[in-house]
Amino acid sequence: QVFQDLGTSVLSGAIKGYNVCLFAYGQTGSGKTYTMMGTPTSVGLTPRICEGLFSREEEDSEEPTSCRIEVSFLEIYNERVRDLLKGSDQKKPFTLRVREHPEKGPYVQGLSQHLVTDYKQVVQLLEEGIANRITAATHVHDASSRSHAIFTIQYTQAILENNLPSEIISKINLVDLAGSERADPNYCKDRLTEGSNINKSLVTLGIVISALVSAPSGGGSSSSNRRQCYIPYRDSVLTWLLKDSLGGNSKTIMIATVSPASTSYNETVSTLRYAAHAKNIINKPRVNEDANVKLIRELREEIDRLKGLLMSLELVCTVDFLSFAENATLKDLSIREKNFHIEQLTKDWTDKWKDKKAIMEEYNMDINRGKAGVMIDSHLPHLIAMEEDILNTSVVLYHLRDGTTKIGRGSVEQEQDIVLQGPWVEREHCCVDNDKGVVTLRPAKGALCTVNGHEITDSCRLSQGAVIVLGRTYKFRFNHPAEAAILRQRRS
Ligand SMILES: Nc1ncnc2c1ncn2[C@@H]1O[C@H](COP(=O)(O)OP(=O)(O)OP(=O)(O)O)[C@@H](O)[C@H]1O
Repeated sequence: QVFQDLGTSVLSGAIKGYNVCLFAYGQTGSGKTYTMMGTPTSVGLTPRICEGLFSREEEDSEEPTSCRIEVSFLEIYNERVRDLLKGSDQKKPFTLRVREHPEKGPYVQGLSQHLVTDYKQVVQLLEEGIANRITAATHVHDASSRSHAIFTIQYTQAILENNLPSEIISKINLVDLAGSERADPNYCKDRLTEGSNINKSLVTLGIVISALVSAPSGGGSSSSNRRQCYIPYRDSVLTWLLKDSLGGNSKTIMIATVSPASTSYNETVSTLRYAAHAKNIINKPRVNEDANVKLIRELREEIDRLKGLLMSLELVCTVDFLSFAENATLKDLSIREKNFHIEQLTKDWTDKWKDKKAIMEEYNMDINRGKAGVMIDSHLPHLIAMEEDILNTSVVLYHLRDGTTKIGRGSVEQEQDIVLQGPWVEREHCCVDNDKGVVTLRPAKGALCTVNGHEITDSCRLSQGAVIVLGRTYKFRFNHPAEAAILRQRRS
């Protein structure tokens, strides 16, 4: 029911392109983690929201949109930020720094982002992150979350609007705060430091909320308002990271969790007061559409407006023909200029898009598979340079297209497709012919070429996995994806 009441509006906000934030606030043991994360039998808001994003993607697969979902998971413990998805091999787990980008706002430097393609992957990451969270027994709750946890989903939609490719990016922050209990002197020292740090974040959150409520126009985000009323976001890591969610470009929902026990009366009243106060903040969310596409749309609207104006002038023209002609020419010029501007922008934009698409079609790219790896799959035969120079840090892949690929030092008269330098390389060292998938290496006379350790002087057909050395220093591995696929099938 909580998902129906609140989760669905998180989804619809994100799909429209707004930033959304949902956070749970309340005393220890009142059900914040239960609400946000849930249990295997009673699934919480976070996994349900992720599921909603994926099921929406499947439903809309007919439309010309495509989505990318990236997630990150961090906790703030004792005012330090820790990546919950970076495995246990971190040497310095608490060293992530919060920084502020002039346009995008505060962010955590070095926080791992994980590209997810289905719901199962999200659940795995969530479980991994939850297991890494710091919990401890308090007097009321024996698995109490000692930290504030922020699960962030970056939801990017690529859409085609009036034949114009554009991207809409929305950020969903799902926050499970630590318990709002007071630091109890009966706790041991660590718990006390923790308690005061948890409270520091929550107290600052309270101060920020109060400041936003009393800010002119209910916490609007314009800079003049900010100048009149200082909001101490940077006094705690939590409020700094949630700056946009609290008083800016975000649709924000606060869930207050309270205990039904009469012994918790005071805490319950304080939570409800906190929530009632927070209710008065007025944010100014906006759709995060691409600035170029926005400009093009606005210019188009302006043209339509001017065209309308021109038509109405035409009606008046019988009354004052001369002034109409003058006006019309001016308007016409303005329209032409704007049309030109739009055409130029559209062209730049579409070209950029096409280039990207062409590259993506040629290379089948999958980033982040296996968390740290970058994989490039290509369906064309290619050479991969195996560098001997330990100072060379790039990975180079040369495609061998249909026809001839010339390799050598090159000269003014004879340019080479792959240029190699060095004393052992001839100006025209060798050629690689690709005749409808049959790939042959043709060494030039006197050029040093070896294939799988054998020096060759005549044409030699290359097979999948061949190791080629040109000159004495250039080593390549030959890959033939189509041949490899047949070999794999035979092997299985
Ligand atoms: N609405 C609910 N229905 C059933 N069980 C619940 C409900 N809310 C909370 N619980 C149970 O109460 C216990 C405490 O809940 P939870 O861990 O969510 O508290 P919390 O507010 O996150 O506490 P802390 O701030 O100490 O982390 C858990 O065992 C949880 O399963």
